[in-house]
Amino acid sequence: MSDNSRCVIATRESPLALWQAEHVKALLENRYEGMAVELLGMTTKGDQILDKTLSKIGGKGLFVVELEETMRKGKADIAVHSLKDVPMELSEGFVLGAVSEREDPRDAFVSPKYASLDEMPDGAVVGTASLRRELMIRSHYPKLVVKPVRGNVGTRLRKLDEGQFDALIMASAGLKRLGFGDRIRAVIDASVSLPSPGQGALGIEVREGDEKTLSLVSFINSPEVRACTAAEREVSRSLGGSCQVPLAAYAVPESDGRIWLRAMVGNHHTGEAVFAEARGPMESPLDVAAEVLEALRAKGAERILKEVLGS
Ligand SMILES: NCc1[nH]cc(CCC(=O)O)c1CC(=O)O
Repeated sequence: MSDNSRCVIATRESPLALWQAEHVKALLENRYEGMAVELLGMTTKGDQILDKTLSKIGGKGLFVVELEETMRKGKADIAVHSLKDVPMELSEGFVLGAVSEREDPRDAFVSPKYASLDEMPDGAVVGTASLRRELMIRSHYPKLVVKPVRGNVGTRLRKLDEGQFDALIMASAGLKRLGFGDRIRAVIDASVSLPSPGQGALGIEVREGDEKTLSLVSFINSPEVRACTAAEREVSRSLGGSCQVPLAAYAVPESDGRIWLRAMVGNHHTGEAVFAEARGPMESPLDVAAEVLEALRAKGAERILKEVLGS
């Protein structure tokens, strides 16, 4: 749009996506008095596929392509995404105009029956659609049973309450945003369940070269979160990041201006996992990622990837 008085946000129509778009709408309206911000809701391919786990469908950008097309046509100015769902390489002609402050990036344990993973008896059933979480359970709690669960946050909770699972592992961020924070029985420490690249942050996608919109949204950007998630996403990008491989990457800012990046790649069939970590200046997140990648590769990351993708 050519003026500062209007901004159209393209968004998926899941409750979480709408919450996130409304959140950015409110940020914009508070910042720019009199600005009219509209949401343009749309259904993506990822939303239509409900019968399979996402890891089996694969495909990059299942949740973003339609939103990009709408921006390309000029029908919307920005798209708001969970950064976790944004492909490591954006489509040609798009950039991340801002990366927001992070909600709690850790995974959460949700169960009507048990207070934590440690309390679950052998054979109890945990629902998750994420290979990363599946691997975490297999390696730390080998006697639990992992079953796939699909659907948006509310649907998953309903399936849990119906008794299809004894517990779910979900992102704390999504639960808190939707007002289900009270369903969290335990937050799982990053040393047990290392989060996914970008988990808990929002990414604001903008057309490359749309300077007006880029400057409009720049106040939403958190330089610290941007640096941390850039390092996390680089690990995933370099390893061919897709939902078909259990992969974690999580960086935190430290008091000395450096970031601490930890990453993991593994095989959810065998339970094998390799970890690496590095610290480095916030100004050069890609160098920190490069150090972690080198260490992961030295520990066999490429072989593990091949084994997972070949099986
Ligand atoms: N993959 C789906 C998805 N994408 C973003 C979130 C939650 C919010 C976030 O991590 O920012 C979720 C749900 C979940 O993993 O439980």
